[in-house]
Amino acid sequence: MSRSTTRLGLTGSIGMGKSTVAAMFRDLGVAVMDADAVVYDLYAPDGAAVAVVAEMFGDGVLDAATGAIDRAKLGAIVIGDDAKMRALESAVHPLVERAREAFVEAHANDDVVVFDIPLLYEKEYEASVDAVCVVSTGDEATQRARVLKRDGMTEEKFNGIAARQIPDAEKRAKADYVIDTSCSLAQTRARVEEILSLVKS
Ligand SMILES: CC(C)(COP(=O)(O)OP(=O)(O)OC[C@H]1O[C@@H](n2cnc3c(N)ncnc32)[C@H](O)[C@@H]1O)[C@@H](O)C(=O)NCCC(=O)NCCS
Ligand SMILES: Nc1ncnc2c1ncn2[C@@H]1O[C@H](COP(=O)(O)OP(=O)(O)OP(=O)(O)O)[C@@H](O)[C@H]1O
Repeated sequence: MSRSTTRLGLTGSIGMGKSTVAAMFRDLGVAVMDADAVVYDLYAPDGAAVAVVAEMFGDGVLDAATGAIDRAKLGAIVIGDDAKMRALESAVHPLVERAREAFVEAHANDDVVVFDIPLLYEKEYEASVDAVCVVSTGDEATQRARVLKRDGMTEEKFNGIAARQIPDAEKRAKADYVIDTSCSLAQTRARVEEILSLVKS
């Protein structure tokens, strides 16, 4: 990677509009690495994490038909059990790191690359990026309303996920750039363009 490539981290609590903003960056020609998508690939049939995760937690975490990791079964074991989650992370995070290095090399001549990392602050990834953008509606009511519109989402599920995330106000206070998503999509896009020109200058 050339020294001038800026690594921008993109994060935000559930339903704040992070995926929408990531799509805006892509639309503007910026390469975006999606940490969740990397993990999906690692867990796919023949994915690089399948063998090690099955060894750690047993073949019960596999989808019998495809041989992929069954996220619901794995989640049932690790979510809420800190020691098991840490064990899982110790297997998965080095593989994510490897994918990140490959991504960085593939975009060595770009001015800016974006790392979309939902748990950037929770997992202390600040040091791996040059600046952090936090996507936020600024209020919980808008966030809650947007999340509850999703299929399969319940008030209880939302509360459980929100309780495990660092509060939005804290993320905004730490951010280098806050991207407001309580406004129109056009205004949010204008802010994304502004941030890009700021980091390029
Ligand atoms: C536990 C897994 C299988 C659950 O997958 P599933 O598709 O069912 O749900 P999802 O990914 O949306 O996560 C559900 C909830 O768990 C939380 N969660 C996920 N990973 C972690 C983690 N490493 N530490 C704490 N909470 C986590 C999420 O914030 C979310 O609230 C999956 O999240 C996983 O493998 N996590 C470990 C890998 C990881 O750290 N991924 C983050 C990107 S590097
Ligand atoms: N100004 C705006 N900026 C971004 N999203 C907006 C805006 N106005 C309305 N929305 C809507 O809010 C929703 C945000 O959902 P999105 O999937 O982007 O959130 P997310 O933060 O990625 O959620 P998760 O982290 O759970 O995946 C979308 O339906 C989007 O169209």
